[in-house]
Amino acid sequence: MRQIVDSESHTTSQTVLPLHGWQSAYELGYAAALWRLPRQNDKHLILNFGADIPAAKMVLEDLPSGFAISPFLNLEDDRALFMEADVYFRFNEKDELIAESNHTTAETERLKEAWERHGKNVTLFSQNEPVSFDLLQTSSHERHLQSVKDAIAAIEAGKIQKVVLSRNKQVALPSSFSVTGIFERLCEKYPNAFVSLVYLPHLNQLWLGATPEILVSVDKQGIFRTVALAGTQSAFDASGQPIPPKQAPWTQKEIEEQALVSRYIISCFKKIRVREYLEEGPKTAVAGNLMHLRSDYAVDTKAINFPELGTVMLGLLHPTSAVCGMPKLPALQFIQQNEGYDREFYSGYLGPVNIDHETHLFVNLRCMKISNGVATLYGGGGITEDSIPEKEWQETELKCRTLLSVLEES
Ligand SMILES: C=C(O[C@@H]1C=C(C(=O)O)C=C[C@H]1O)C(=O)O
Repeated sequence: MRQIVDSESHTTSQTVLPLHGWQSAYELGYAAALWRLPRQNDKHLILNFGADIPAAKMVLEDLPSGFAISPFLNLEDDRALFMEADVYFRFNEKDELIAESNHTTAETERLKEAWERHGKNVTLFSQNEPVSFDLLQTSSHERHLQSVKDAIAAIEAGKIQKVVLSRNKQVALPSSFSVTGIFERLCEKYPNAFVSLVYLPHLNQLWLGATPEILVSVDKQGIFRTVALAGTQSAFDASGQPIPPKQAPWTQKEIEEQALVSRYIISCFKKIRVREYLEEGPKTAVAGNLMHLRSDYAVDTKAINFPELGTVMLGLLHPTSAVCGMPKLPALQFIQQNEGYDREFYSGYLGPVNIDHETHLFVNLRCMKISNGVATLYGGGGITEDSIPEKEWQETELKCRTLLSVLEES
């Protein structure tokens, strides 16, 4: 197994900016992932020079350093696309290169040449004019309301307890649009989110997002973490003032909805007989323009001698009832019969694996797909028997706005 641990350290400032590196990889057609972890300043970039991105079994202990991205509907045999890190770069908050994997190949040489050319081209991601976006397509309001009503009927009939229904909308991107500029703005605007930009050349897709939801993380000390995140309301009151999180009013519906996600996580621990988990919450967590209820779970995998806990929990958790429903299979069936579109990587998971001995996988929410000059935005919400269809529609609008508002400000 090849693992990257800050292999070569730089102390001097370099002219190579992370976004230029990403742009160079994009132009050369290399798969790339750029990300920034929540509440951290460093940005990480990995590239893969292969012709295709293979689907790998997510056995975290056996994987080399890389970046995983899984669709909502897992690939066969619980696999995810896995971009092995052929090269890795890490940058500090001043965008100085502070670590780099140190093997040189023809591809890395080509990359660096392109990168240096970009270093002289500062206009690459400047964009000062406000941009407007033409709405190309949006899921029908009527259809969404009908699906929510059908979901409530299925819940009342006892077929499911909760189901998460989502929708998308597409906007045309102007030719001046700069994806790397948006990445920067997402980092500034959403410090608590996992911000990522992933290029999948074989699918001709870019995925850009700022998600608040950890699915599975295991740090250097062997601490496993996951969260139960659900229940949504605007982080601003009617006059546009931020609501203090401690005063956020939650209804029975949201409390119950989040409790279902918590119970599901605890049932997974029980299934594998892990009793030594710490639970904190639920507390109100701000995620950009929204607030959610969140409970945090942590397990010391070293103390309980369970190094593969991350792998086992990943297999059990995805897709959680925060993005799918309860019970899982009937909820999934309901989604497939009613949503009327393919979620692809939205509500799947993504993140770095075994980079500097840490793995951080997040649920792919508050994200968009960019393909052929069109951005597709996604938003979903948990339906319970107390749902009000029009409110559920508004919730999906608010979730799409997390990214749309940043596009519009650009
Ligand atoms: C499905 C989404 O979000 C999930 C659903 C939530 C809810 O139902 O309230 C809240 C947070 C996320 O777990 C989304 O952002 O699209």
